[in-house]
Amino acid sequence: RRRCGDGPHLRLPPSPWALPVIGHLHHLAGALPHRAMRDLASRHGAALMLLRLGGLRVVVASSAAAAEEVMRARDLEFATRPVTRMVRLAIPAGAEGVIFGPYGERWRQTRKICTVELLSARRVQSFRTIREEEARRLLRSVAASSSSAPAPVNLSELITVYAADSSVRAIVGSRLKDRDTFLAQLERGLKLFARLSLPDIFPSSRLAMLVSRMPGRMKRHREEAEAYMDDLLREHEESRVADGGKEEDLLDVLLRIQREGDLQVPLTSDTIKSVVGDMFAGGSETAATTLQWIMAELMRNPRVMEKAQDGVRRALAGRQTVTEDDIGNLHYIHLVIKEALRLHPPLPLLLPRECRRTCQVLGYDVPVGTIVFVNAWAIATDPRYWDKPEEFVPERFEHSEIDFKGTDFEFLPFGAGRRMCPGMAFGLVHLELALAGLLYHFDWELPLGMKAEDLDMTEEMGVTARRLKDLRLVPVVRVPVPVD
Ligand code: HEM
Repeated sequence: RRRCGDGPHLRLPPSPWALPVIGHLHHLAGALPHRAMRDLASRHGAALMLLRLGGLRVVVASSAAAAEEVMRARDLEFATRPVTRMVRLAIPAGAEGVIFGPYGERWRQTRKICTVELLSARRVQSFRTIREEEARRLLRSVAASSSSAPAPVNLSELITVYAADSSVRAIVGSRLKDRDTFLAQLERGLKLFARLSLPDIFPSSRLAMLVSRMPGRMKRHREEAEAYMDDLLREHEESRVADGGKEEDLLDVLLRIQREGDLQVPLTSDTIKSVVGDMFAGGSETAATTLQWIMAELMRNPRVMEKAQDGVRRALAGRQTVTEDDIGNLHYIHLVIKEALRLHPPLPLLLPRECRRTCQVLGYDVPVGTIVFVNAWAIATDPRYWDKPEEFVPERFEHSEIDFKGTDFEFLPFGAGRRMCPGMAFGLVHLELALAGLLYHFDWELPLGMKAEDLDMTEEMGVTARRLKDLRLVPVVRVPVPVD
């Protein structure tokens, strides 16, 4: 065990052996970052570990106590996010939304608009019809694909479409002319943002900037996204005049707040465009990934599947379909979702924080500018906190107070503290509605010849830790899906 040298006066967290120039990057090669970091941390017994990834200094918190210090005791010191060189090319300083907003008055105001106006319980409720329509569309697609004889459907694909369409309709409305372009652009942006490129890893290297193709891609993405968003904002302003009484989508709300102008810091069109991107980035893939993991775990655990289906079918006996009125009664479904978020948090390292002031965590110094990851997945699967952590047992939450509201630091799928996910209610209701429908209307079988233990559970890291292989299952209709 060695310490990264930073002057004798600082007591830095322990650090594995490093190579010149690349630092600890080789320790992460070939494995998913949250898994490689967990293995490194447990090998070195380091609840707090310092890594050097090229020119970046990174600290990883891998115990509940370390997470609690970062996100509660020292939350203010870690309340900002790092902005890499490439992200900066796409989002100029001052144009950030909530996700990348530097901690300060403007971010606080934007975040408040999110929690009070965009993602509040009342607003989430206002999109109920959209969600129910999109959930029915998902169920109909499942039913249609096996209408003549039971056959495998690509459930991953259908779930992804459900989450994207439902989010896009809530964010920019149902009348989007060019929905496919919008989605394609958002998805391309997300992919670019999720990567750490050479110039990000070596932030002071001019050579890295010259040899990498990322800067060009980022700039092109920015120009295209900018032009598209400008049109979108203009269309929304025009349709407001033409269509006074319609239900507001999130972009309408942002434009109204901008017009009303009663704010400490003016809400600029640049910020609005970034927040629109944030809502999609935060909302779509997280829910889609989680729902796919849930279905995969249920297939591997027939006892849990049977209990979940039984619960839904009893609660809805005789009903045509599931609505959001029913969701509150589906106790076991809530436990299933919790357990899936424990084993498969879509953001296993949460989103990175950045240290704003040199401070101490677990007695170690963390210098200003350090990037901080909390390995929420490692903590949520750590045998020190969880009995049989690798097993999918929703009952573990039955008589337990542990919840994902950001106060139990062994279970943090939505993060904690000032930067905690503001879209929890929005995300959960999407999950619950679709899951209840999939379990109410269909029995599920594995493709011919496949056994539960053959189901490939390998992860890949995109924006989220999602399934490497699409989930293909055979639906057998139990309760026909109503046609509109
Ligand atoms: C299953 C669903 C979801 C999960 C598991 C999830 C998880 C997370 C996590 C782990 C963070 C980082 C928290 C931290 O740094 O402490 C985050 C941040 C965020 N999430 Fe979510 N999220 C979900 C759904 C949503 C939805 C539906 C939206 C919006 C429509 C959303 C919007 C955001 C935003 C804007 C942030 C950045 C907050 C900030 O930096 O202040 N999320 N989310």
